[in-house]
Amino acid sequence: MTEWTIMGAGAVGCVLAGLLSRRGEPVSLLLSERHRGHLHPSLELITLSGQHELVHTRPLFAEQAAAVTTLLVTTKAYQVIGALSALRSLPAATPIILLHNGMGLLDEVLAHFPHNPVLAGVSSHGALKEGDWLVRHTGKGETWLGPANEAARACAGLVEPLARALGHAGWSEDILGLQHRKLAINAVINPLTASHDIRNGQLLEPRFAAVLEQLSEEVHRVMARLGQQESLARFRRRLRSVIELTATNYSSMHQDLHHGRRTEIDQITGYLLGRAGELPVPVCRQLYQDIRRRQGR
Ligand SMILES: NC(=O)C1=CN([C@@H]2O[C@H](COP(=O)(O)OP(=O)(O)OC[C@H]3O[C@@H](n4cnc5c(N)ncnc54)[C@H](OP(=O)(O)O)[C@@H]3O)[C@@H](O)[C@H]2O)C=CC1
Ligand SMILES: CC(C)(CO)C(=O)C(=O)O
Repeated sequence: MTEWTIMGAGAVGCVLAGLLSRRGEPVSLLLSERHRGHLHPSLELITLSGQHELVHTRPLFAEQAAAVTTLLVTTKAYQVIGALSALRSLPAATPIILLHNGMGLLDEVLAHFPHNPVLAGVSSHGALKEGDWLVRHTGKGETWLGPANEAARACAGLVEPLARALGHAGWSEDILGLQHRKLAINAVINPLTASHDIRNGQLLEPRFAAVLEQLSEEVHRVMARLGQQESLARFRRRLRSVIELTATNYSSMHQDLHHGRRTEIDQITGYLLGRAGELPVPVCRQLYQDIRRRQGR
């Protein structure tokens, strides 16, 4: 049985730690520098049914990377490279699973760890940090993993314990396609809700109909250029369904902007802009500039 080391003890990381741990999977948390010298308490998970459960995990720091057998990376996208670079003694056989939103980091990760199995993932679970070591699982979702290099093809078996713990996990040979599908949704909902200071569901109000139509068309165009075959009509139906299902939520970008934090705009809209080529994407560009100007450092 492998120990899951979760690097990124925030909302998603702690919820995953809780879900894995309550299924008997060994879990350690690879902590950021600010935790050094502090007592490591148990974390408290509030489950979907509202139960409070104490979760015991082993704390680790970067210099203990030699002990890591399976690494789940759940930092924000812009923290991934810095966090991984500190793991100088990570064994070459240790699979690295990247679960952040947004894209564009993979080449750098693969160059840093040319021998490790590197897996990319997408997850639609919802997680909220309610306090120090207190996290709430806010929504059950799907989790897909897939190979980002050849070595990762031998790691498909990791989805089994994940599926038992999370309720669903699957292996996809087209993980890049799944990441693109998720990124397309995030590239519409996140910057628009953050820029206009609204909940996801408010995007369906008539005042946003025109911008939603134009932005979804721009995003769809870039996705088609990247090989996505979904029609514009289907993409809009999928988008609408995510907006309806998450109507009362504030998007992650809204929350980051609201709290003066840095956002993942570079890895979401920035990724699209970098791949748009000559395609016209004026609304994407305008939102990108707006969020970049207003976000924290
Ligand atoms: N929240 C959600 O519902 C979902 C989020 N996601 C995606 O998952 C990713 C994580 O999101 P979320 O959990 O909300 O983010 P959080 O900011 O809550 O968590 C990120 C964690 O990473 C830690 N971290 C940063 N740098 C390092 C480092 N060098 N070493 C170790 N730990 C480090 C941070 O530590 P510190 O506290 O010290 O800063 C923080 O605890 C994002 O890409 C997000 O978009 C995906 C699906 C759902
Ligand atoms: C799907 C969506 C937009 C839900 O809020 C999300 O993934 C996010 O907020 O980052």
